[in-house]
This record gives sequence, C-alpha cells and structure tokens, in this order.
Amino acid sequence: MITLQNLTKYYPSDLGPQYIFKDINFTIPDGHNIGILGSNGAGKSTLFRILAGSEYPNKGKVVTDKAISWPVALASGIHPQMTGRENTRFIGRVNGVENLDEYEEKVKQFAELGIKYDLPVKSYSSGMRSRLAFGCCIAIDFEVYLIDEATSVGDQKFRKKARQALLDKRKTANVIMVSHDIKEIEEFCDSAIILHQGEMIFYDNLQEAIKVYEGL
Ligand SMILES: Nc1ncnc2c1ncn2[C@@H]1O[C@H](COP(=O)(O)OP(=O)(O)OP(=O)(O)O)[C@@H](O)[C@H]1O
Repeated sequence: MITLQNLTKYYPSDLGPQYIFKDINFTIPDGHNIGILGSNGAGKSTLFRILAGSEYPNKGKVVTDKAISWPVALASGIHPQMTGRENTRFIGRVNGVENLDEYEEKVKQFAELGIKYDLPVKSYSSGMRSRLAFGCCIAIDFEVYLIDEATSVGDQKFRKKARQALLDKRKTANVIMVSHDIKEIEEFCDSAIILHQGEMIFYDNLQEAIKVYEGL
C-alpha cells in the first residue's frame, strides 16, 4: 500500500506559496495498474517526484512497504563522467541488487549500446542516455513502476521493446502511469486517479474515470 499522510506541497512564488497539494490523506490501493489523469499543471509530475523520493513534500509524508521505481525513463541519476557499465553497477549497488554481474549483463542486453556501454555517458546521444536509464530501471525487480510518458523513449524499435517490457512487468508488478495519451493509459491501466484542483480521487473503473476527466 502507498499512503500519503497529510501531504502538503507548495512552490514559493512572488505571489506567495503556490499550493499543489494541501493536507492530502490518500491511499493508493494495491493490486491496480493506475493511470494519473489531470490537466496541465494539476500536479502529476510533482506527485511522481514525491512518490519516487526525488522531491520532498513541505509537510507530511509518503508511507509505503512497496519497492517503488524511479520514473523509468528518467536519466537524471546517470553520471556523465562514468561509463554506461560503471553507472549500471553504481545504480545496482545503491538499489541493493545482489548479483551485480548479472544485472550489468541484463542492462547491456536491454539498452543495446554496443561498445558505447564502456564509454563515458557524456559521449551518448540523449536517446542512448534514456535507453541506459530505462534498462537500469527495468532490470531491477521493483513492485511498482512509475511510468512518465516513458514509451516515447528512444527510436521506434526501442520504443516497441520498452513498451513490451513494461507490459510484461505487469505480470509481477504494478504500474502507476502519467500520460496525456488516453490510448496508452487504456493499454497499461485498469483504474485511475484524477488529480484536480488539489484533490485526488481514485476510480476502480478506468472508463468511468476517463469520462469524468473528459467532462472536467
Ligand atoms: N520547480 C518548480 N517551481 C515552481 N513551480 C513549479 C515547479 N515545478 C512545478 N511547479 C508548478 O507546480 C504545478 C504542478 O506542476 P506539475 O509539473 O506537477 O504538473 P503536471 O500535472 O505534471 O502538468 P503537465 O501535464 O503540464 O506536465 C504547476 O503549476 C507548475 O507551474
């Protein structure tokens, strides 16, 4: 279970604090593949960063017993001076991967970087960087994967592979997904959370949620 307890998040501005969430108490139910629906600026990415632990709330906390991934295509944890292989081992170690050799090989196979895997990431194209980040994430057995427009990673061939890998993950894990593409949400998710004006509502039935969202 993932529970938001008294979660408050605001960004300071010249007009005073701009609240995204104010004292939210909310439980994201287990066993669902959930699409986050909300218009521009509703707070989807902010919620993602808080769930992933890459940003802190101003007040309150996220309580969970789940192993949650970082947003799968996010390459911000990748160090440009280190090679793809070194980054992989580092990420594996930080995330408690036991068999680092096996992990390193899995990522190598998945990211398909060829000899570039042993060259510094600063020499990679942005697509290559995303492939490495995606491979590092997908090769770890998380219980919940955060997917933020991730299926647009890399070229067409890689996109197909990334999409399939994420679909396969749903056999053993759940996904929480942000996408403006309703078709994509329908493909991956069975339920949804609508974010609207600082409120969060869970819908067991995805189609019902889409109807409500489109009527907002
Ligand atoms: N670093 C920041 N500093 C100030 N304001 C921010 C910052 N990050 C986000 N915001 C504000 O927080 C609000 C929520 O932003 P967020 O990116 O989470 O929305 P979103 O639902 O993901 O939007 P979109 O659909 O456009 O991607 C917006 O009003 C945005 O301007």
